[in-house]
Order: sequence, then structure tokens, then C-alpha cells
Amino acid sequence: MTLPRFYPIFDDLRWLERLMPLGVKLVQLRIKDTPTDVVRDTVIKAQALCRAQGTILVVNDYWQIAIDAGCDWVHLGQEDLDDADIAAIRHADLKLGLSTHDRAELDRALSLDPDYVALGPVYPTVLKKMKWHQQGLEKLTEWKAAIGDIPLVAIGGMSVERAAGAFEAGADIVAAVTDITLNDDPEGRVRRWIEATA
Ligand SMILES: Cc1ncc(COP(=O)(O)OP(=O)(O)O)c(N)n1
Ligand SMILES: Cc1ncsc1CCOP(=O)(O)O
Ligand SMILES: [Mg+2]
Repeated sequence: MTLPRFYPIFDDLRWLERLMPLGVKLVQLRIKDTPTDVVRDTVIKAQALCRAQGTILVVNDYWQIAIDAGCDWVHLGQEDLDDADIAAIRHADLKLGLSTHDRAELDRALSLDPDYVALGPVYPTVLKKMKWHQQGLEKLTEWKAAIGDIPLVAIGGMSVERAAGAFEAGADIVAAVTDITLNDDPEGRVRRWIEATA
């Protein structure tokens, strides 16, 4: 399966309802600091919305809820992996995306046969505090050489203007949060993303 090249990430169902109809075909629900029953309810609604619109939904962090809700994809970071039941995720036939920041994390990720590997932050990000500084485009090239046919996601400080450079460096998919959610015109921005990644 070839994944769409534009991968927006949202923290609220309202973003999905608002922006997915513009043509988003791959989306992540990344909810933080929210009671589990609210997350569960949101995942169920997001999954129904995505199924109806033919969009791939990736659930961040909440792998058990993703299994229970019959989702297709989950994204886990290295700390999430410490507690995750990979066998259960695979048994439920979920596809798995994994975050990586250095070679040791990449080795760990590859040992789990991921369906994509994400590298970040490629550029500085304002979304969250990270111990990793910007990784740079060269690291995307290094990662692509190491992972071969596994799709590579570039994340962190990505913008429409920076997407072409990330693809040239080896990324297959570009993920973005604040380039869309903090934009004065999120709809216009998503349209530009879709054009730029068509
Ligand atoms: C596509 C993509 N890449 C990386 C991340 C980050 O995951 P993680 O390291 O677990 O951090 P949180 O997003 O959970 O704060 C991601 N969510 N998506
Ligand atoms: C969740 C995450 N993981 C690595 S960078 C990042 C933040 C991406 O947000 P933005 O696209 O706004 O920099
Ligand atoms: Mg996580």
C-alpha cells in the first residue's frame, strides 16, 4: 500500500470534521491530557468519520483503544513502546508507525517491523518540548538509506514550503501540526498542502 504523502496531525475531532472534506487521505488523532473515556469516544467518532470519507486514521499513543475501536493504524513513540503489547497490536491487524530520533531508536523500531518510521524533529518545533534538536534534512537521507522500502515520515517544523526539501532528502510522507492549526487560514493551508504533495 502506498500511503498519502500529506499527513496532518490534529488534537480534536473538530479539526477532522472541518479539514478532512478538503481531501485529506491520511490523518493522525493525537490527543493529550484528556480523560480516557473522552479519548475512547473521540477515537470511535474519528474512525467512523474516516471510514466514511476513505481516510486512513492513525491513533497516537492509545493502542488499546485503537484495538477496541477496530482501528487500522496506531502511532507509538519510544516511551509508548515500553508499555505497549506489540503482539496484541499485530494480532488485531493494526499497522504500526514508530517515532525515531537516533540510531538506537531506529534499530529498536526496525526490530518491530514497522509500517512506517518517523524521524523528527526535522526542524525546530513549537508544538512540544523535545530533548532532540533539529535533525536536519541530511538525517532524512541517512534514515531512508537505512530503512529502504519502509515509508519514511518527516515531522517537526514542517511547512508547505519545506515539504519539497524533505521529499528530495528521502522522506516519503510529510507530517505537520502547527503549520495548519496555527495558520490564519487552516482550510487554505490544507489546500496548499494537498496541491504541494499531489
Ligand atoms: C508521525 C509522527 N511522528 C512522531 C510522533 C511523535 O510520537 P511520540 O514520540 O510518541 O510523541 P507524542 O506525539 O506522543 O507526544 C507522532 N505523534 N507522529
Ligand atoms: C509530535 C512531534 N514529534 C516530533 S516533532 C513533533 C511536533 C510536530 O509538530 P509541528 O508540525 O507543529 O512542528
Ligand atoms: Mg506518543
